[in-house]
Amino acid sequence: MSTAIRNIGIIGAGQMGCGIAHVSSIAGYKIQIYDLAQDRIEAALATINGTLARQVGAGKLTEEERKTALSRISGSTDVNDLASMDLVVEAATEDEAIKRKIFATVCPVLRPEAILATNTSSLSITRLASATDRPERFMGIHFMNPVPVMKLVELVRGIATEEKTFNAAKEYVTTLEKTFTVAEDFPAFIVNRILLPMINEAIYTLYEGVGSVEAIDTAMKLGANHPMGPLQLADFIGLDTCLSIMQVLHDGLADSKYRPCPLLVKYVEAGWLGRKSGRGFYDYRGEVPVPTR
Ligand SMILES: CC(=O)CC(=O)SCCNC(=O)CCNC(=O)[C@H](O)C(C)(C)COP(=O)(O)OP(=O)(O)OC[C@H]1O[C@@H](n2cnc3c(N)ncnc32)[C@H](O)[C@@H]1OP(=O)(O)O
Ligand SMILES: NC(=O)C1=CN([C@@H]2O[C@H](COP(=O)(O)OP(=O)(O)OC[C@H]3O[C@@H](n4cnc5c(N)ncnc54)[C@H](OP(=O)(O)O)[C@@H]3O)[C@@H](O)[C@H]2O)C=CC1
Repeated sequence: MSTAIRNIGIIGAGQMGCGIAHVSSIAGYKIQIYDLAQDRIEAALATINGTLARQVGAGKLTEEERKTALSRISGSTDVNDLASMDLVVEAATEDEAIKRKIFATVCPVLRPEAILATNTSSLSITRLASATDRPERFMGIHFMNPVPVMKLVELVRGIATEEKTFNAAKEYVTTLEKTFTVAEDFPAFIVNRILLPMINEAIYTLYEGVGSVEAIDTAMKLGANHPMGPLQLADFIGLDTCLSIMQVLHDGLADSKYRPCPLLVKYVEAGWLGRKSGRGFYDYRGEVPVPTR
């Protein structure tokens, strides 16, 4: 465990919030999850328990460790429950307006010395910091999905981030047995600056009829040794998140090469967000995912 951090608040009980809570509780931290709806909190606790149980089944954790990790995690819809946290990681929807609103609500509750971090995939850390009361104790701690499996965390300083904050974040991710890379505060940082244009190009490849969903994913899995095809990965990340990242790249770098594919825009407009909504480039409502084009 870290020297400066014991209690960790997590805002947003979605797939990333669950993953961050999971790995942090195994490392010994006490976790308080906050989301708007109680059913989200309950679903998150069930998801985390399921993933912990899978690790017990795989011999990676003992039953005792599963129980202890789960007992360290609480959740509520009351923002005041974040009052005693040492670190709060914001992992809510990738939308700047939502994140700004969250910071306005959460900052007055936090201890003055608490560190506030964001798991944003793409947004400017400096701009988000300016919506808080603590730019010097604010930074990006960007986990990869699925958090229990992926080794990397990107650390991103805003212009005002203090060295003490950055060192506490480094120590925290090291205690999770993750490797960190440092990225400068440019749109989408390193991983998504490279990965998302590839995914967007795969969607253009589908849109222009170069190949079917299955052909594109098979081509990249077997032809480039990617663990998932790009359309399968887009569904896994969430198509709303993919679109937001492309919009941040397009707006932030002002280059037409980042134009979000119109088919991606349409899918998000239809509410087809990938695995989390039951339909994206694949339909997940049956026993096995079925390609939709
Ligand atoms: C958008 C952003 O801002 C940044 C991002 O995160 S971009 C996305 C980055 N992530 C990727 O690119 C993921 C690419 N995909 C992969 O690496 C792999 O397909 C995968 C690790 C997800 C699954 O691997 P797989 O070999 O196909 O499946 P599987 O054998 O079922 O799983 C391998 C391990 O991962 C675990 N796992 C799989 N999915 C999981 C999940 N959602 N949560 C937790 N653990 C999971 C499994 O339990 C298994 O663990 P053990 O080895 O301990 O048994
Ligand atoms: N998906 C990925 O692969 C990765 C995502 N990220 C980043 O992590 C963050 C979360 O992504 P992800 O977990 O995939 O998204 P999800 O859609 O799975 O989860 C987001 C959660 O935030 C909740 N939420 C929305 N508004 C608020 C609010 N005002 N207060 C509290 N909670 C709120 C949502 O509730 P509801 O659904 O009810 O609106 C939902 O439970 C984003 O910034 C994303 O870019 C980073 C790395 C990888």
